[in-house]
Amino acid sequence: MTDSDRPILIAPSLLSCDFARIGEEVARVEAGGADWLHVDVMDGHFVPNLTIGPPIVKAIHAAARIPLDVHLMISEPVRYAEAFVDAGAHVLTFHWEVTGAAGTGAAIEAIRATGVPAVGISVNPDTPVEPLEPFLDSLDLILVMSVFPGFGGQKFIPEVLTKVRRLREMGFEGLIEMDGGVAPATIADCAAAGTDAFVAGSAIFGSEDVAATMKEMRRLAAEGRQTAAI
Ligand SMILES: O=C(CO)[C@H](O)[C@H](O)COP(=O)(O)O
Repeated sequence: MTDSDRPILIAPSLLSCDFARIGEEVARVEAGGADWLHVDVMDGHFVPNLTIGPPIVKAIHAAARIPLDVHLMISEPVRYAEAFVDAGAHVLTFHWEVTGAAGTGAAIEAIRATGVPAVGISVNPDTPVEPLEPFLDSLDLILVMSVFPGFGGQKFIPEVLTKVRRLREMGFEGLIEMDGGVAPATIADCAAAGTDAFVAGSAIFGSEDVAATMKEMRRLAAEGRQTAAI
């Protein structure tokens, strides 16, 4: 895939939405041009925060028209994968820090066996990407965390951009997603490094006009990618 063929996918993180009005929030970002809805699942064990489980994902899916990008920040991703796929996950991403070199192949296989359209793996900001090399051909997506997972509204860690470039050098052809502190001020650098999917919670839901913010982020991502190609 050449740079110009690569998608720019804007994925608002529902972690920052008004949970009391989640259906309206979904409709608001869909109408504003979102490509995916990013859903953060936290278990209070892998990360020090608790969020939502399959019943809420099912409710979001019923309200949504665009794909659900479900990020499992949980210690037992394989155990719960099928429940999240049945609830409507389109992309299901688990953490390398949970499975490691010994368990990642089996986890990918088990999650793929649920029939989910896309399987992803995520790496924390301080986790290198080189150990992912044996698994690159069996992954649809790699989510590079640009904050330590657990909470929205944190500051983007620019050092992770080298890992996006490294994954492309290693020949990864799938989607690369960035999550954490992605905003108009940081998205161009993410795109220039080789990112395709951009998760943003506070930057989108905290803005006055979600449609205008997503449009501007898409423009800045395209500009960043073009600048990098020159
Ligand atoms: O995975 C997450 C936190 O673990 C969130 O998706 C992420 O932090 C998005 O929030 P923000 O854009 O406000 O940083």
